[in-house]
Amino acid sequence: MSLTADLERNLERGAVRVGTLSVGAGPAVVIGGEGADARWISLRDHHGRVPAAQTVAEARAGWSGPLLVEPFSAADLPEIAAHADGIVIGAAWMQDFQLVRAVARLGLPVLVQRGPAATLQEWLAIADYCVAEGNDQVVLCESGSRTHQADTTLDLALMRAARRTSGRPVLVGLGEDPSLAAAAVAAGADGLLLDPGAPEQAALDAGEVARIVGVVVRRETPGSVPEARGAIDRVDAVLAVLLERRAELAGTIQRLKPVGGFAGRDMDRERRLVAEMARRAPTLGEERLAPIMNAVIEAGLHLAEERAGTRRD
Ligand SMILES: C=C(O[C@@H]1C=C(C(=O)O)C=C[C@H]1O)C(=O)O
Repeated sequence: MSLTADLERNLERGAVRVGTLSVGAGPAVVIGGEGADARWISLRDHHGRVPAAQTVAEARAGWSGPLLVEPFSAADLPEIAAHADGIVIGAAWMQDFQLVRAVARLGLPVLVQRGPAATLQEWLAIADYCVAEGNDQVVLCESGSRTHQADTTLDLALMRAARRTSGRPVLVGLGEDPSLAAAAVAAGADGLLLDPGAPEQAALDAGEVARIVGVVVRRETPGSVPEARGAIDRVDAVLAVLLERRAELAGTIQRLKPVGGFAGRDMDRERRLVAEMARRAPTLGEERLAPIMNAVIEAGLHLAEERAGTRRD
């Protein structure tokens, strides 16, 4: 079996469902606050001062989608089990094996953040503790190492190694800043974890980037019509971005050529670009690609002529 096929099998086995959200199969997901596919809250932020019941109930009342909660202590677990779809073992709690065991026994999916100094082996060992308690529903989250800088530094190579070694879905924690979303998904992340309080726009931006980059790097194997339509919609989103960019470039060429527009059409060049594209799209082949590209090229030429006309007026 080829390496890719082997990996894909592993990843299928490791896909984890958090409420209605599938993590590890299908598109890369965003977990955060407003604007994300799933939300999470941390009871640690309140250091146990605000009753867990109140905080969890408020979060549940405000959001009917998938909800994950990070406990402050084992005392919070019954409340979390009653209302949440998943549990977060925060980076600071990763070494608290008693808490990890108690969390795993609830049977809900567990998201294990890597502690800032934890090695790959120590991180993956937490997943093994969960399995030992009968819970295989584990998602890993790379949350960065403490470095010489004041902040943490994400280790995308370690994330990738964790995904390959464990066959489990792996997220990348981005805090409030979505600017590494593309890099994370390109490196193989199955999703992005944003801070619960991150601005809605950050979650929307991360989601858009995850969808676009994901189309190229994630092979989807949808098993139902809605899933397959979702996957096609994501491909179409990328096609739209590329068509828009192509139209701009084709317009630039029309302005630079001595004779632009339909009058300066170069059929040899068009045949060559179709032949070149067929190398990357062998299933479609030159014959099927030719009419597609003809339509694309003519749309670009029409647009360029329209714009040239506007400029002359
Ligand atoms: C862009 C050009 O002008 C026309 C449009 C083309 C295109 O959109 O790819 C290709 C060849 C020409 O018919 C060009 O000459 O390269």
